[in-house]
Amino acid sequence: MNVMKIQIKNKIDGEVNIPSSKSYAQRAIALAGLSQSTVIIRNLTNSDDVIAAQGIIESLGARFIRKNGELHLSKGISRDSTKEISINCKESGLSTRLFSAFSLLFDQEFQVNGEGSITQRTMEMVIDGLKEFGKDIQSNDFKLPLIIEGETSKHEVEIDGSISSQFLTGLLIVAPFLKADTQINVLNLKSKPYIKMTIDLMHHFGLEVGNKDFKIFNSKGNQSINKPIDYKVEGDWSAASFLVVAAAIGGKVKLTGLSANSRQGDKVILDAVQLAGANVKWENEDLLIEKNKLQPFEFDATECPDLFPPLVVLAAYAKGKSVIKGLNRLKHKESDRGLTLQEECAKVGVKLELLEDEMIIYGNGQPIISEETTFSSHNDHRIAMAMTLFSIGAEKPIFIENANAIEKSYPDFYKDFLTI
Ligand SMILES: O=C(O)C1=C[C@@H](OP(=O)(O)O)[C@@H](O)[C@H](O)C1
Ligand SMILES: C=C(OP(=O)(O)O)C(=O)O
Repeated sequence: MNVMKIQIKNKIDGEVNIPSSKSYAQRAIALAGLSQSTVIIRNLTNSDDVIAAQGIIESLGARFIRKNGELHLSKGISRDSTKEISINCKESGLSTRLFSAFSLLFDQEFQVNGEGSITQRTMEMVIDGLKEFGKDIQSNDFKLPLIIEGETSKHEVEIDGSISSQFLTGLLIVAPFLKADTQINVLNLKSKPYIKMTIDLMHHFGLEVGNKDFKIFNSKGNQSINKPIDYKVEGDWSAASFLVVAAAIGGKVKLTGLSANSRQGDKVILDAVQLAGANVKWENEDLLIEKNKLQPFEFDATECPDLFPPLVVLAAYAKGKSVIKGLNRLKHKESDRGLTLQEECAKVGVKLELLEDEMIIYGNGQPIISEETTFSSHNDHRIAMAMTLFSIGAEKPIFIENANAIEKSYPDFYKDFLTI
Protein backbone atom coordinates (compact mmCIF):
# COMPACT_ATOMS: atom_id res chain seq x y z
CA MET A 1 0.00 0.00 0.00
CA ASN A 2 1.44 3.39 -0.91
CA VAL A 3 1.14 6.04 1.80
CA MET A 4 1.71 9.76 1.35
CA LYS A 5 2.72 11.97 4.27
CA ILE A 6 1.36 15.50 4.01
CA GLN A 7 3.02 18.08 6.25
CA ILE A 8 1.05 20.68 8.18
CA LYS A 9 0.02 23.66 6.06
CA ASN A 10 -0.36 26.90 7.94
CA LYS A 11 -1.37 28.96 5.01
CA ILE A 12 -2.16 28.62 1.31
CA ASP A 13 -0.45 31.06 -1.04
CA GLY A 14 0.75 30.24 -4.54
CA GLU A 15 0.09 29.69 -8.20
CA VAL A 16 -0.82 26.50 -10.10
CA ASN A 17 -1.26 25.78 -13.78
CA ILE A 18 -4.26 23.42 -13.83
CA PRO A 19 -3.91 20.16 -15.85
CA SER A 20 -6.16 19.68 -18.84
CA SER A 21 -9.67 18.25 -18.63
CA LYS A 22 -9.75 14.46 -18.60
CA SER A 23 -13.38 14.59 -19.71
CA TYR A 24 -12.62 16.66 -22.80
CA ALA A 25 -9.44 14.70 -23.50
CA GLN A 26 -11.22 11.32 -23.55
CA ARG A 27 -13.94 12.71 -25.83
CA ALA A 28 -11.34 14.22 -28.16
CA ILE A 29 -9.48 10.91 -28.41
CA ALA A 30 -12.72 9.06 -29.21
CA LEU A 31 -13.62 11.59 -31.93
CA ALA A 32 -10.08 11.57 -33.32
CA GLY A 33 -10.32 7.82 -33.79
CA LEU A 34 -13.39 8.35 -35.99
CA SER A 35 -11.75 11.00 -38.15
CA GLN A 36 -10.62 10.57 -41.73
CA SER A 37 -8.48 13.67 -41.63
CA THR A 38 -5.56 14.90 -39.55
CA VAL A 39 -6.15 15.48 -35.85
CA ILE A 40 -3.80 17.07 -33.34
CA ILE A 41 -4.82 17.11 -29.67
CA ARG A 42 -2.67 19.47 -27.59
CA ASN A 43 -2.14 19.97 -23.87
CA LEU A 44 -2.86 16.39 -22.76
CA THR A 45 -2.22 15.25 -19.20
CA ASN A 46 -0.68 11.85 -18.56
CA SER A 47 -3.53 10.75 -16.32
CA ASP A 48 -4.52 7.08 -16.24
CA ASP A 49 -7.99 7.74 -17.69
CA VAL A 50 -6.61 9.63 -20.68
CA ILE A 51 -3.97 6.97 -21.31
CA ALA A 52 -6.76 4.34 -21.11
CA ALA A 53 -8.76 6.16 -23.81
CA GLN A 54 -5.73 6.26 -26.09
CA GLY A 55 -5.09 2.53 -25.53
CA ILE A 56 -8.71 1.67 -26.37
CA ILE A 57 -8.84 3.59 -29.60
CA GLU A 58 -5.48 2.06 -30.57
CA SER A 59 -6.86 -1.41 -29.94
CA LEU A 60 -9.59 -0.49 -32.47
CA GLY A 61 -6.85 0.13 -35.04
CA ALA A 62 -6.12 3.87 -34.64
CA ARG A 63 -2.52 5.08 -34.52
CA PHE A 64 -1.13 8.19 -32.88
CA ILE A 65 2.26 9.76 -32.51
CA ARG A 66 2.62 11.15 -28.98
CA LYS A 67 5.07 13.95 -28.27
CA ASN A 68 5.26 16.32 -25.30
CA GLY A 69 1.65 16.28 -24.27
CA GLU A 70 0.38 16.17 -27.88
CA LEU A 71 -1.27 13.39 -29.84
CA HIS A 72 -1.04 13.42 -33.62
CA LEU A 73 -3.42 10.99 -35.31
CA SER A 74 -1.75 9.03 -38.07
CA LYS A 75 -4.64 6.61 -38.72
CA GLY A 76 -8.27 6.36 -37.55
CA ILE A 77 -9.94 3.17 -36.29
CA SER A 78 -10.47 0.40 -38.85
CA ARG A 79 -14.01 -0.86 -39.28
CA ASP A 80 -13.23 -3.41 -42.04
CA SER A 81 -11.75 -6.23 -39.96
CA THR A 82 -14.15 -8.98 -38.84
CA LYS A 83 -11.80 -10.20 -36.08
CA GLU A 84 -13.08 -10.35 -32.49
CA ILE A 85 -12.46 -7.08 -30.60
CA SER A 86 -11.39 -6.65 -26.99
CA ILE A 87 -10.87 -3.31 -25.24
CA ASN A 88 -9.44 -2.62 -21.78
CA CYS A 89 -10.86 0.56 -20.24
CA LYS A 90 -8.60 0.35 -17.14
CA GLU A 91 -10.38 2.21 -14.30
CA SER A 92 -12.22 4.88 -16.29
CA GLY A 93 -16.01 4.99 -15.99
CA LEU A 94 -16.27 7.41 -18.89
CA SER A 95 -14.09 5.33 -21.21
CA THR A 96 -15.90 2.13 -20.28
CA ARG A 97 -19.36 3.49 -20.98
CA LEU A 98 -18.38 5.68 -23.91
CA PHE A 99 -16.37 3.03 -25.76
CA SER A 100 -18.97 0.31 -25.09
CA ALA A 101 -21.11 2.33 -27.52
CA PHE A 102 -18.42 1.80 -30.17
CA SER A 103 -19.66 -1.83 -30.34
CA LEU A 104 -22.53 -0.43 -32.47
CA LEU A 105 -20.00 0.13 -35.25
CA PHE A 106 -19.04 -3.56 -35.37
CA ASP A 107 -20.97 -6.79 -36.00
CA GLN A 108 -18.34 -9.13 -34.54
CA GLU A 109 -17.90 -10.00 -30.86
CA PHE A 110 -16.85 -6.91 -28.86
CA GLN A 111 -15.49 -7.47 -25.34
CA VAL A 112 -15.25 -4.70 -22.76
CA ASN A 113 -12.87 -5.17 -19.82
CA GLY A 114 -11.65 -2.92 -17.03
CA GLU A 115 -9.57 -2.91 -13.87
CA GLY A 116 -9.91 -1.84 -10.22
CA SER A 117 -13.01 0.00 -9.06
CA ILE A 118 -14.72 -0.03 -12.46
CA THR A 119 -15.24 -3.80 -12.14
CA GLN A 120 -17.55 -3.03 -9.19
CA ARG A 121 -19.53 -0.26 -10.92
CA THR A 122 -22.84 -0.97 -12.63
CA MET A 123 -23.06 -1.26 -16.41
CA GLU A 124 -26.84 -1.63 -16.36
CA MET A 125 -27.43 1.50 -18.45
CA VAL A 126 -24.96 0.23 -21.08
CA ILE A 127 -26.46 -3.26 -21.21
CA ASP A 128 -30.08 -2.09 -21.40
CA GLY A 129 -29.16 0.59 -23.92
CA LEU A 130 -27.24 -1.71 -26.27
CA LYS A 131 -30.10 -4.23 -26.14
CA GLU A 132 -32.38 -1.46 -27.43
CA PHE A 133 -30.16 -1.32 -30.56
CA GLY A 134 -30.61 -5.09 -31.03
CA LYS A 135 -27.34 -6.26 -29.47
CA ASP A 136 -26.97 -9.37 -27.26
CA ILE A 137 -24.92 -8.85 -24.11
CA GLN A 138 -23.41 -11.14 -21.52
CA SER A 139 -22.17 -9.55 -18.30
CA ASN A 140 -21.05 -10.44 -14.82
CA ASP A 141 -24.30 -9.59 -13.05
CA PHE A 142 -24.55 -6.19 -14.81
CA LYS A 143 -20.86 -5.52 -14.26
CA LEU A 144 -17.73 -5.99 -16.38
CA PRO A 145 -16.63 -7.86 -18.39
CA LEU A 146 -19.18 -7.37 -21.16
CA ILE A 147 -19.39 -9.55 -24.26
CA ILE A 148 -21.43 -7.75 -26.91
CA GLU A 149 -22.60 -9.56 -30.04
CA GLY A 150 -25.00 -9.19 -32.95
CA GLU A 151 -25.90 -6.53 -35.47
CA THR A 152 -27.08 -3.00 -34.79
CA SER A 153 -30.62 -3.44 -36.07
CA LYS A 154 -32.72 -0.73 -34.39
CA HIS A 155 -32.31 3.01 -34.54
CA GLU A 156 -34.94 4.51 -32.26
CA VAL A 157 -34.07 3.70 -28.66
CA GLU A 158 -34.95 4.65 -25.11
CA ILE A 159 -32.26 4.83 -22.45
CA ASP A 160 -32.12 5.70 -18.78
CA GLY A 161 -29.95 8.67 -17.83
CA SER A 162 -30.57 8.76 -14.11
CA ILE A 163 -27.42 6.97 -12.95
CA SER A 164 -24.90 8.26 -15.45
CA SER A 165 -24.68 10.37 -18.60
CA GLN A 166 -21.55 8.60 -19.83
CA PHE A 167 -23.20 6.00 -22.07
CA LEU A 168 -25.26 8.74 -23.74
CA THR A 169 -21.99 10.56 -24.48
CA GLY A 170 -20.83 7.39 -26.26
CA LEU A 171 -24.06 7.03 -28.22
CA LEU A 172 -23.98 10.66 -29.34
CA ILE A 173 -20.39 10.28 -30.56
CA VAL A 174 -21.05 7.02 -32.41
CA ALA A 175 -24.53 7.67 -33.88
CA PRO A 176 -23.35 9.94 -36.75
CA PHE A 177 -21.22 7.01 -38.02
CA LEU A 178 -24.09 4.50 -38.18
CA LYS A 179 -25.66 3.79 -41.58
CA ALA A 180 -29.15 4.94 -40.54
CA ASP A 181 -30.43 8.02 -38.71
CA THR A 182 -30.77 7.52 -34.93
CA GLN A 183 -33.20 8.85 -32.34
CA ILE A 184 -32.27 8.50 -28.68
CA ASN A 185 -35.02 9.13 -26.13
CA VAL A 186 -33.52 9.70 -22.69
CA LEU A 187 -35.38 9.33 -19.41
CA ASN A 188 -34.37 11.38 -16.38
CA LEU A 189 -30.96 12.56 -17.58
CA LYS A 190 -28.48 13.66 -14.89
CA SER A 191 -25.04 15.25 -15.28
CA LYS A 192 -26.35 17.33 -18.21
CA PRO A 193 -23.32 19.63 -18.40
CA TYR A 194 -21.29 16.60 -19.50
CA ILE A 195 -23.67 16.16 -22.44
CA LYS A 196 -23.21 19.84 -23.31
CA MET A 197 -19.45 19.17 -23.39
CA THR A 198 -19.97 16.18 -25.70
CA ILE A 199 -22.11 18.19 -28.12
CA ASP A 200 -19.70 21.12 -27.94
CA LEU A 201 -16.79 18.94 -29.00
CA MET A 202 -18.82 17.14 -31.67
CA HIS A 203 -19.56 20.54 -33.24
CA HIS A 204 -15.86 21.37 -33.10
CA PHE A 205 -15.20 18.18 -35.10
CA GLY A 206 -17.93 19.15 -37.62
CA LEU A 207 -20.63 16.69 -36.52
CA GLU A 208 -24.32 17.51 -36.20
CA VAL A 209 -26.67 16.42 -33.43
CA GLY A 210 -30.19 17.53 -32.49
CA ASN A 211 -31.14 17.98 -28.83
CA LYS A 212 -34.67 18.65 -27.56
CA ASP A 213 -34.51 19.57 -23.88
CA PHE A 214 -32.01 16.81 -23.08
CA LYS A 215 -34.83 14.32 -23.68
CA ILE A 216 -34.68 13.56 -27.40
CA PHE A 217 -31.47 13.47 -29.39
CA ASN A 218 -31.47 13.04 -33.19
CA SER A 219 -28.50 12.16 -35.29
CA LYS A 220 -28.19 11.80 -39.05
CA GLY A 221 -26.29 8.69 -40.10
CA ASN A 222 -23.35 8.46 -42.52
CA GLN A 223 -21.65 11.64 -41.28
CA SER A 224 -17.88 11.92 -41.38
CA ILE A 225 -15.09 14.02 -39.94
CA ASN A 226 -13.03 15.16 -42.87
CA LYS A 227 -11.65 18.55 -41.93
CA PRO A 228 -8.28 18.85 -40.17
CA ILE A 229 -8.64 19.39 -36.42
CA ASP A 230 -6.18 21.15 -34.15
CA TYR A 231 -7.64 21.06 -30.64
CA LYS A 232 -6.16 22.31 -27.36
CA VAL A 233 -7.69 20.73 -24.27
CA GLU A 234 -8.68 23.38 -21.71
CA GLY A 235 -7.99 23.16 -17.98
CA ASP A 236 -9.95 20.75 -15.79
CA TRP A 237 -12.46 22.49 -13.50
CA SER A 238 -13.03 19.29 -11.49
CA ALA A 239 -9.29 19.08 -10.70
CA ALA A 240 -9.16 22.83 -10.01
CA SER A 241 -11.98 22.58 -7.47
CA PHE A 242 -9.61 21.14 -4.82
CA LEU A 243 -7.26 24.11 -5.08
CA VAL A 244 -10.16 26.57 -5.19
CA VAL A 245 -11.38 25.11 -1.90
CA ALA A 246 -7.82 25.08 -0.45
CA ALA A 247 -7.70 28.85 -0.99
CA ALA A 248 -11.21 29.43 0.35
CA ILE A 249 -10.28 27.76 3.64
CA GLY A 250 -6.60 28.62 3.95
CA GLY A 251 -5.42 31.72 2.08
CA LYS A 252 -5.17 32.51 -1.61
CA VAL A 253 -4.23 30.97 -4.98
CA LYS A 254 -3.82 32.04 -8.55
CA LEU A 255 -4.91 29.39 -11.05
CA THR A 256 -3.98 29.45 -14.73
CA GLY A 257 -5.11 27.31 -17.65
CA LEU A 258 -8.86 27.48 -16.91
CA SER A 259 -11.48 28.86 -19.26
CA ALA A 260 -13.97 31.33 -17.75
CA ASN A 261 -16.50 30.45 -20.48
CA SER A 262 -16.05 26.72 -20.16
CA ARG A 263 -18.97 24.35 -20.65
CA GLN A 264 -17.62 22.18 -17.83
CA GLY A 265 -20.35 22.05 -15.21
CA ASP A 266 -17.80 21.92 -12.39
CA LYS A 267 -16.91 25.57 -12.85
CA VAL A 268 -19.86 26.21 -10.48
CA ILE A 269 -17.30 25.51 -7.75
CA LEU A 270 -16.83 29.31 -7.95
CA ASP A 271 -20.48 29.86 -6.97
CA ALA A 272 -20.09 27.45 -4.06
CA VAL A 273 -16.97 29.04 -2.57
CA GLN A 274 -18.55 32.49 -2.91
CA LEU A 275 -21.61 31.23 -1.03
CA ALA A 276 -19.16 30.04 1.63
CA GLY A 277 -17.69 33.54 1.80
CA ALA A 278 -14.57 33.46 -0.43
CA ASN A 279 -13.58 36.19 -2.89
CA VAL A 280 -13.28 35.20 -6.56
CA LYS A 281 -11.79 37.40 -9.26
CA TRP A 282 -10.58 36.95 -12.85
CA GLU A 283 -7.52 38.97 -13.84
CA ASN A 284 -7.38 38.50 -17.61
CA GLU A 285 -7.12 34.70 -17.88
CA ASP A 286 -5.92 34.10 -14.33
CA LEU A 287 -8.34 33.09 -11.62
CA LEU A 288 -7.74 34.47 -8.13
CA ILE A 289 -9.41 32.93 -5.10
CA GLU A 290 -9.01 34.39 -1.65
CA LYS A 291 -10.31 33.43 1.74
CA ASN A 292 -12.52 36.00 3.40
CA LYS A 293 -15.04 34.91 5.99
CA LEU A 294 -16.02 31.25 5.98
CA GLN A 295 -19.67 30.39 6.49
CA PRO A 296 -21.92 27.33 6.03
CA PHE A 297 -23.74 27.06 2.70
CA GLU A 298 -26.44 25.18 0.79
CA PHE A 299 -25.63 23.89 -2.66
CA ASP A 300 -27.21 21.57 -5.22
CA ALA A 301 -24.52 19.30 -6.72
CA THR A 302 -26.91 16.97 -8.58
CA GLU A 303 -25.52 18.02 -11.97
CA CYS A 304 -21.90 18.26 -10.82
CA PRO A 305 -21.40 15.20 -8.60
CA ASP A 306 -17.59 15.29 -8.75
CA LEU A 307 -17.65 18.47 -6.64
CA PHE A 308 -18.97 16.65 -3.55
CA PRO A 309 -15.56 15.66 -2.07
CA PRO A 310 -14.03 19.18 -2.10
CA LEU A 311 -17.38 20.75 -1.08
CA VAL A 312 -17.57 18.49 1.97
CA VAL A 313 -14.14 19.67 3.11
CA LEU A 314 -15.20 23.28 2.52
CA ALA A 315 -18.26 22.66 4.70
CA ALA A 316 -16.10 20.96 7.35
CA TYR A 317 -14.10 24.20 7.80
CA ALA A 318 -17.22 26.40 8.02
CA LYS A 319 -18.75 26.55 11.49
CA GLY A 320 -22.35 25.32 11.36
CA LYS A 321 -24.65 23.22 9.22
CA SER A 322 -24.12 23.02 5.44
CA VAL A 323 -26.43 21.13 3.09
CA ILE A 324 -25.37 19.60 -0.24
CA LYS A 325 -28.05 18.13 -2.47
CA GLY A 326 -27.53 15.28 -4.95
CA LEU A 327 -26.27 12.57 -2.60
CA ASN A 328 -27.77 9.83 -4.79
CA ARG A 329 -25.35 10.71 -7.56
CA LEU A 330 -22.43 9.41 -5.46
CA LYS A 331 -23.25 5.72 -5.13
CA HIS A 332 -21.76 4.63 -8.45
CA LYS A 333 -18.47 6.48 -8.49
CA GLU A 334 -14.97 5.07 -7.81
CA SER A 335 -16.20 4.53 -4.24
CA ASP A 336 -19.62 5.06 -2.71
CA ARG A 337 -18.59 8.64 -1.98
CA GLY A 338 -21.35 9.45 0.51
CA LEU A 339 -20.17 6.64 2.77
CA THR A 340 -16.44 7.12 2.21
CA LEU A 341 -16.66 10.85 2.96
CA GLN A 342 -18.67 10.11 6.10
CA GLU A 343 -16.12 7.55 7.32
CA GLU A 344 -13.07 9.73 6.63
CA CYS A 345 -14.52 12.99 7.98
CA ALA A 346 -15.43 11.23 11.24
CA LYS A 347 -11.65 10.87 11.82
CA VAL A 348 -11.42 14.65 12.29
CA GLY A 349 -14.61 14.96 14.30
CA VAL A 350 -16.79 16.21 11.42
CA LYS A 351 -20.21 14.61 11.39
CA LEU A 352 -21.97 13.92 8.07
CA GLU A 353 -25.61 12.92 7.95
CA LEU A 354 -26.75 11.08 4.83
CA LEU A 355 -30.44 11.73 4.10
CA GLU A 356 -32.66 10.72 1.16
CA ASP A 357 -30.84 12.85 -1.45
CA GLU A 358 -29.01 15.34 0.78
CA MET A 359 -25.88 15.40 2.82
CA ILE A 360 -25.75 17.50 5.98
CA ILE A 361 -22.30 18.50 7.14
CA TYR A 362 -21.83 19.77 10.70
CA GLY A 363 -18.73 21.90 10.27
CA ASN A 364 -16.75 22.70 13.38
CA GLY A 365 -14.81 25.66 12.07
CA GLN A 366 -11.30 24.28 12.08
CA PRO A 367 -11.26 20.44 12.13
CA ILE A 368 -8.97 19.49 15.02
CA ILE A 369 -6.02 17.34 13.99
CA SER A 370 -3.88 17.26 17.12
CA GLU A 371 -2.38 13.84 16.43
CA GLU A 372 -1.10 12.15 13.29
CA THR A 373 -4.16 10.98 11.35
CA THR A 374 -4.34 8.46 8.51
CA PHE A 375 -7.04 8.78 5.87
CA SER A 376 -7.88 6.08 3.36
CA SER A 377 -8.42 7.10 -0.24
CA HIS A 378 -10.62 4.02 -0.69
CA ASN A 379 -8.72 3.89 -4.00
CA ASP A 380 -10.70 6.92 -5.09
CA HIS A 381 -8.71 9.85 -6.52
CA ARG A 382 -11.22 12.48 -5.41
CA ILE A 383 -11.29 11.19 -1.82
CA ALA A 384 -7.44 11.22 -1.73
CA MET A 385 -7.35 14.84 -2.96
CA ALA A 386 -10.15 15.99 -0.64
CA MET A 387 -8.54 14.44 2.47
CA THR A 388 -5.21 16.10 1.62
CA LEU A 389 -6.92 19.45 2.28
CA PHE A 390 -7.28 18.51 5.96
CA SER A 391 -3.56 19.29 6.32
CA ILE A 392 -4.55 22.97 6.23
CA GLY A 393 -4.31 24.23 9.80
CA ALA A 394 -3.57 20.75 11.21
CA GLU A 395 -1.27 20.49 14.24
CA LYS A 396 0.31 17.22 13.09
CA PRO A 397 1.08 15.72 9.66
CA ILE A 398 -1.57 13.60 8.00
CA PHE A 399 -1.20 10.43 5.92
CA ILE A 400 -3.15 9.27 2.85
CA GLU A 401 -3.32 5.51 2.25
CA ASN A 402 -3.43 4.34 -1.36
CA ALA A 403 -2.36 7.83 -2.21
CA ASN A 404 -1.52 7.13 -5.83
CA ALA A 405 -5.24 6.86 -6.67
CA ILE A 406 -4.73 10.47 -7.86
CA GLU A 407 -3.00 9.14 -11.01
CA LYS A 408 -6.48 8.53 -12.41
CA SER A 409 -7.11 12.23 -13.03
CA TYR A 410 -4.41 14.51 -11.59
CA PRO A 411 -0.98 12.84 -11.30
CA ASP A 412 0.74 16.07 -10.14
CA PHE A 413 -1.80 16.87 -7.45
CA TYR A 414 0.48 16.43 -4.39
CA LYS A 415 3.30 18.28 -6.12
CA ASP A 416 1.00 21.20 -6.98
CA PHE A 417 -0.56 21.24 -3.50
CA LEU A 418 2.91 21.49 -1.94
CA THR A 419 3.68 24.61 -3.96
CA ILE A 420 0.75 26.60 -2.59
O1 LIG B 1 -18.72 12.48 -19.01
C1 LIG B 1 -17.84 12.68 -18.19
O2 LIG B 1 -16.70 13.10 -18.54
C2 LIG B 1 -18.12 12.45 -16.75
C3 LIG B 1 -19.43 12.39 -16.32
C4 LIG B 1 -19.79 12.29 -14.90
O3 LIG B 1 -20.29 11.00 -14.67
P1 LIG B 1 -21.87 10.62 -14.65
O4 LIG B 1 -22.45 11.02 -15.95
O5 LIG B 1 -21.82 9.14 -14.46
O6 LIG B 1 -22.46 11.36 -13.50
C5 LIG B 1 -18.61 12.56 -13.97
O7 LIG B 1 -18.92 12.13 -12.67
C6 LIG B 1 -17.36 11.86 -14.45
O8 LIG B 1 -16.28 12.14 -13.61
C7 LIG B 1 -16.97 12.35 -15.83
C1 LIG C 1 -16.44 9.51 -11.49
C2 LIG C 1 -15.31 9.86 -12.10
O1 LIG C 1 -14.83 9.37 -13.26
P1 LIG C 1 -15.30 8.13 -14.13
O2 LIG C 1 -16.76 7.90 -13.88
O3 LIG C 1 -15.00 8.51 -15.55
O4 LIG C 1 -14.47 6.95 -13.69
C3 LIG C 1 -14.47 10.93 -11.51
O5 LIG C 1 -13.53 11.36 -12.19
O6 LIG C 1 -14.73 11.37 -10.38
